[in-house]
Amino acid sequence: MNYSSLPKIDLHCHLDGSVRPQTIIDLANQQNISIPSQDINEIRSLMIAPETCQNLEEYLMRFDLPLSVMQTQAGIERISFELFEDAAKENVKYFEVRFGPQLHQLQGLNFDQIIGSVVKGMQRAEAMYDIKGNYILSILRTFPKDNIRDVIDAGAAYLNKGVVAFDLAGAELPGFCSEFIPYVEYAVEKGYRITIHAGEQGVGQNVFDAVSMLNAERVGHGIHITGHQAAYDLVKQLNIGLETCPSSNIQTKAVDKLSEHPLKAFYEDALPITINTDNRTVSNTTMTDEVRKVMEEFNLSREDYFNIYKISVEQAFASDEVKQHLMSFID
Ligand SMILES: O=c1[nH]cnc2c1ncn2[C@@H]1O[C@H](CO)[C@@H](O)[C@H]1O
Ligand SMILES: [Zn+2]
Repeated sequence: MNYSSLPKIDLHCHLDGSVRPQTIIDLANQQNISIPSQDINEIRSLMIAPETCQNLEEYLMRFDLPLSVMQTQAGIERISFELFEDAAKENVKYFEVRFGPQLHQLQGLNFDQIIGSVVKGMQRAEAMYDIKGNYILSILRTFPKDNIRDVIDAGAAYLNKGVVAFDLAGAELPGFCSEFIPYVEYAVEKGYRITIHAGEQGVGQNVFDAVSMLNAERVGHGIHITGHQAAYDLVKQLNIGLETCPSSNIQTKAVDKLSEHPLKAFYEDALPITINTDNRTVSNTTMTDEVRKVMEEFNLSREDYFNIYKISVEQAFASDEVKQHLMSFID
């Protein structure tokens, strides 16, 4: 099968985990930022999280280097453009990219400048390539909460003009959801769709909470519903989209190896699973790689692939018009 030519949809990808290594070098030199090496291979290897990470926290340490060059509007715009360009070139037809606006303020940018820059880069790529996209704003769970409403307010100006949803990301502690109820309610009032990272590192109860307390329509990863019947049943009953990211899940030790990933069992039980990259550079992957790995490991047919593609269309935070366009790629 030619995996590269298959039409693809990626609903879970972090901008700062998906920066081209050469762009880190270029931007660091332009911005007089000192980086550990000028050698692209060395920079690449510093950015890729090893398969031997102990946990999610160790994986998340890989984001410091890319974030150091993502503090100017030009840098952010370029990185956004390049990510959509890379995805378009491997036939990703629809791409939802997420990032944490709070992480891009180290040189004084405000949230409007930050969000405006990612949207501008995306729109430049949409004009050049056959790809459509939207941004998701991720709030870091471990950060102070005093500016969350400011992020939501700034993003609201771009709602359905490049921004569609709100997410919680970063380290996952048991019981994190209750603290975020008022912020998620505020985002929903403004018109954001909701997806929440849950059941990745943490317990299945976090998925139950994300759906029941935060009204998550989709869940990032969600793997640990396997050990939690009530969470599993709720996801099934409400058709909550599971954004699986197989390579990332192995690196963070959410699963030991791909054959142990529950996505095939979920699929067979008619849970709405999607296949995604999470972090193209940090997880050293592409959508083509993720699709190939999953189809080969689990012996999925072309029909299975397009079933999953259709689930991604249904679960996308895209307009009806875009969804119709995406359905036209199914053969
Ligand atoms: O798999 C993940 N689980 C939880 N948080 C993540 C994952 N990948 C990246 N980030 C976090 O999201 C931030 C914004 O993009 C990144 O800086 C990283 O801290
Ligand atoms: Zn993620």
